[in-house]
Amino acid sequence: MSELEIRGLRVSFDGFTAVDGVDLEVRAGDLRFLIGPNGAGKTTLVDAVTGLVKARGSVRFGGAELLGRSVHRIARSGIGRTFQTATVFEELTVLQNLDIAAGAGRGAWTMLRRRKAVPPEVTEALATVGLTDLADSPAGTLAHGQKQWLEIGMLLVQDVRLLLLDEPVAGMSHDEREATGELLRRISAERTVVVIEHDMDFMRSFARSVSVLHAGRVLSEGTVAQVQADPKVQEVYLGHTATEDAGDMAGQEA
Ligand SMILES: Nc1ncnc2c1ncn2[C@@H]1O[C@H](COP(=O)(O)OP(=O)(O)OP(=O)(O)O)[C@@H](O)[C@H]1O
Repeated sequence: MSELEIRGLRVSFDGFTAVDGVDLEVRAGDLRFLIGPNGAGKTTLVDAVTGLVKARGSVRFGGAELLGRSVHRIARSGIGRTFQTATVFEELTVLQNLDIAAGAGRGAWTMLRRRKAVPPEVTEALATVGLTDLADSPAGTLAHGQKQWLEIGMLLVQDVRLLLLDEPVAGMSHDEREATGELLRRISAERTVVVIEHDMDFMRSFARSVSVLHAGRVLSEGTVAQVQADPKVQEVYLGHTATEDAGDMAGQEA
């Protein structure tokens, strides 16, 4: 059974339909990339899954219907997301950020009691995202890529089963992108990862499966090779010759 099962998803804003009847299934342990031109509906789709916008249709996670649930209830059911801009507490240390995330959903009293020792899930997350040596550094002093990794770590300590990441490598250096790809591979050994991405090289290197969205619908789906070979996908990307995506999707050097 698919871990995430989306059926007939529709989101409209004042009469404009941003997500127009999307069916999408993601099996547990997948590393799925959601790609598509600007305005295709990728972020709105993730907003609908996480309860940030109202939607019609059905979104099932582990068999349970999410539509109609509050943002907090959806988060508690094991779904976490990141946004294009990292949202960490800059003045707190890396460790404190993770500690707070680990305590999310627990009472203040539990939080205070837990402070004395570093919880094992925090130690583990620090190691997974490669920030152990920077545990006591203020998050504000981290490099751009490291902040994104911290944010991913904050989802890991909450033990989310599904991570939805919005352009995690935007603005990263080549080395940071590679490190992030390896991180997502490691994470998806135990969890399910869905990545919204515009970076086609990154997608080609790390996607296990790809869904291409266009004008609020799923245009194509499959392996990287399958979607790259799909004439519908090439048409959509080559129709945007002014963007780097077009040449990228056609397999040319950017
Ligand atoms: N709150 C909103 N109110 C009105 N229109 C919106 C709203 N949010 C998104 N849209 C519109 O819905 C469409 C889909 O937007 P969305 O951000 O989901 O696309 P996207 O595929 O994530 O694009 P990008 O790759 O540029 O982030 C766009 O035309 C956008 O202008």
